Amino acid sequence: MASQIPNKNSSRPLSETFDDPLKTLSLESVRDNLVRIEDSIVFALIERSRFPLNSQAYDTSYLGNHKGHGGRSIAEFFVRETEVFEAKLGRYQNPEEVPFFADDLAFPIVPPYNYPQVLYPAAASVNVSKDIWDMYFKDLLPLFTSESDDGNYVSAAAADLVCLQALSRRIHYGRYVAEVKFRDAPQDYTPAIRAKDRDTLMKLLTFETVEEMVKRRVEKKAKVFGQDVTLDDKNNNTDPEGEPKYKVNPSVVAHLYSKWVMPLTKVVEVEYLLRRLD
Ligand SMILES: C=C(O[C@@H]1C=C(C(=O)O)C=C[C@H]1O)C(=O)O
Repeated sequence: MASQIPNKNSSRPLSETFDDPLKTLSLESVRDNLVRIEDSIVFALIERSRFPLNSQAYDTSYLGNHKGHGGRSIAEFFVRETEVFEAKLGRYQNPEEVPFFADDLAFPIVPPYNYPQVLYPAAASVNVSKDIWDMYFKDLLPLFTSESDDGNYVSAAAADLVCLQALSRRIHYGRYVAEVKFRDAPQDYTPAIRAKDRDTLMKLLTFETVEEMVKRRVEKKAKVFGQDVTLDDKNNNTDPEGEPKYKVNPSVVAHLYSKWVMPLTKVVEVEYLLRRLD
């Protein structure tokens, strides 16, 4: 059992805070959590990059049409079955976790955990899982894997799941960001929410300097985490210009954030805010 120690470490996820979540929830703590999830995303991409694209894992005809998985790829089958199993063990009791296939989930067999309920109930169900799924498989995966096949379909799918879960956690965390921003300035957000004015809400919640910093930091993380580590000082794994070779191209990670992660997080924020006064 977790002890009832007040959370002094603002980088821990909200669901691990034990004191009044309304007091500890701040824009700073929420941003700290987003910084921590960056590490998970970069490491997950590095792990997936060990395998080539392995397109058979995404071919919906590869498994044939056997009962129970007809028309599903190995990757989809893997994600669905894992979610059913993890739901049984309580993963989705945590409001920070959003499944990709909510319709299929089993009822938890574990006792409920008293997660802090900080989201506004009518807005908590905001969900962009389908967009994350499509973006990951159609756009992102081909950008950081080589177009070949080594037969490791299940290992690749398992690595995909880790990427997807980290991306989903990060992007759906926009609900928490929006809740904090609303609580900090209800007088600014309320008229735009009542007018259902998406553009104004988007402007209010956007901080371009923060976004620029996030982009630069994730690029740097991809460089730092994605280098070969050797005991001698010289790095043998370099390109012809003497630059270290990275496991995942750092500019792909920056691109992932600027083109998909941050825009989707902001869509989540806007959609959450639109329901915030229901
Ligand atoms: C998440 C926030 O809201 C917006 C989205 C950002 C992001 O997804 O990283 C960054 C800045 C804001 O434009 C935030 O303000 O921290």
